[in-house]
Amino acid sequence: MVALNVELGTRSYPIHIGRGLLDNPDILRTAVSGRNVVIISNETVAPLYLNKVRRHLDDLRVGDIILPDGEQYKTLGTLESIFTQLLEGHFDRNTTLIALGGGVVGDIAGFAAASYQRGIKFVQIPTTLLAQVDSSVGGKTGVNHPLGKNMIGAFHQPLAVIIDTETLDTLPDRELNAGLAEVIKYGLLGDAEFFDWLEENIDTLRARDHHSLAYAIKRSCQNKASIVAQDEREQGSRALLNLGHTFGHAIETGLGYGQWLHGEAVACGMLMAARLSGELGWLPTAAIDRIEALLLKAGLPVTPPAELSQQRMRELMAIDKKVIDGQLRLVLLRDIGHALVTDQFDPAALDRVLTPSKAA
Ligand SMILES: NC(=O)c1ccc[n+]([C@@H]2O[C@H](COP(=O)([O-])OP(=O)(O)OC[C@H]3O[C@@H](n4cnc5c(N)ncnc54)[C@H](O)[C@@H]3O)[C@@H](O)[C@H]2O)c1
Ligand SMILES: O=C(O)C(=O)C[C@@H](O)[C@H](O)[C@H](O)COP(=O)(O)O
Ligand SMILES: [Zn+2]
Repeated sequence: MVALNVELGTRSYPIHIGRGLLDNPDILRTAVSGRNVVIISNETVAPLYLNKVRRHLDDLRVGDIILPDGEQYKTLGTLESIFTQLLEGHFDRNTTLIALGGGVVGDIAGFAAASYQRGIKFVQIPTTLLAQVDSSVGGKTGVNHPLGKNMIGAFHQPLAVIIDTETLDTLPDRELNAGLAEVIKYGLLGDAEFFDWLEENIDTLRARDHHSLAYAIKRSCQNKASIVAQDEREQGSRALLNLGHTFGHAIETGLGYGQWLHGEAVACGMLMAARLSGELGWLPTAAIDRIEALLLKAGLPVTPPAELSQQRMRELMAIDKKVIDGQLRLVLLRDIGHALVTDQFDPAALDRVLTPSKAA
């Protein structure tokens, strides 16, 4: 077992990583505070893992809230249904929420914890690769709006993150690949050595070798924890974690939530960011080719959807949390392992990258 720490002063918390951690009662019991617990999960994950978590809490009052499955349910409507169930159950401010599932459950449950009775405690038990390497760490919580991804939310850190890598055994291949997109992101944005390792080990990861997966999860969490510790509320360097996301979120919103998985859209978005960096003369063609090859080997899409025109993509990208005073800012690449946030790009170069036929 590995334990990392997200260093945020009084809001610091551990990330536990190991195979079979859901069989260990102590980790969860140490994380939970108070006598009231509500586990939030969804209709796919609950039948697999709810009882594994619940059995360690049988001396507490434990409720559960089971959400419908899918990105299209990451909405204010779902949040309201959570509040209704918490109020009907008379769950008070001393209740701890447990998010048991992928990033969708984690983001909604985290936002419920951030806002229910002005804020209660919560624990993340992520069960997808994407949630284990990214969404469960760092305290970004929220829901989508029809006009934009994650537009309503709050920063609210969990008490602990408990990553049982055994839960990945039941994860569909497409979801595993989507998680690999965010893993590759860490290599690209600031860890060139990890990118090299991923090029060597991508087949092993897709074959679900336990040691390789555990290493990739640990290294990703180390990268994320370090960035979050420096800039918890994205006033500066945390925006690097958004590599590929301005493009990716536009794809997700434009096609309708759930059509492309978040990780798929981010993969395509990262290559678009790399191509724009190449258009600007910042990134050599050889590096762009390496990025494209790794994403393809990870089973991820690299061509933007033909249904989204250049103009539509621009409209969608204009609604982004990194926009300042109407000016679009993007995360671009100087090299593999060296990203930066900038508004200094030629709009014509962006248009070329956004034109589906030219981008392919
Ligand atoms: N807060 C953040 O920092 C952050 C970071 C990255 C992504 N996100 C958000 O995370 C979401 C994507 O998360 P995701 O990729 O985990 O998708 P997801 O939560 O939709 O889960 C993917 C699918 O896998 C199923 N599933 C989950 N665990 C399983 C398991 N162990 N076995 C079998 N099936 C399982 C889910 O029910 C779902 O159908 C997006 O909404 C994205 O915006 C947030
Ligand atoms: O933790 C962060 O910071 C990230 O940007 C991680 C991203 O992978 C994640 O998708 C996040 O939800 C995007 O944030 P947003 O602020 O662009 O909605
Ligand atoms: Zn993401």
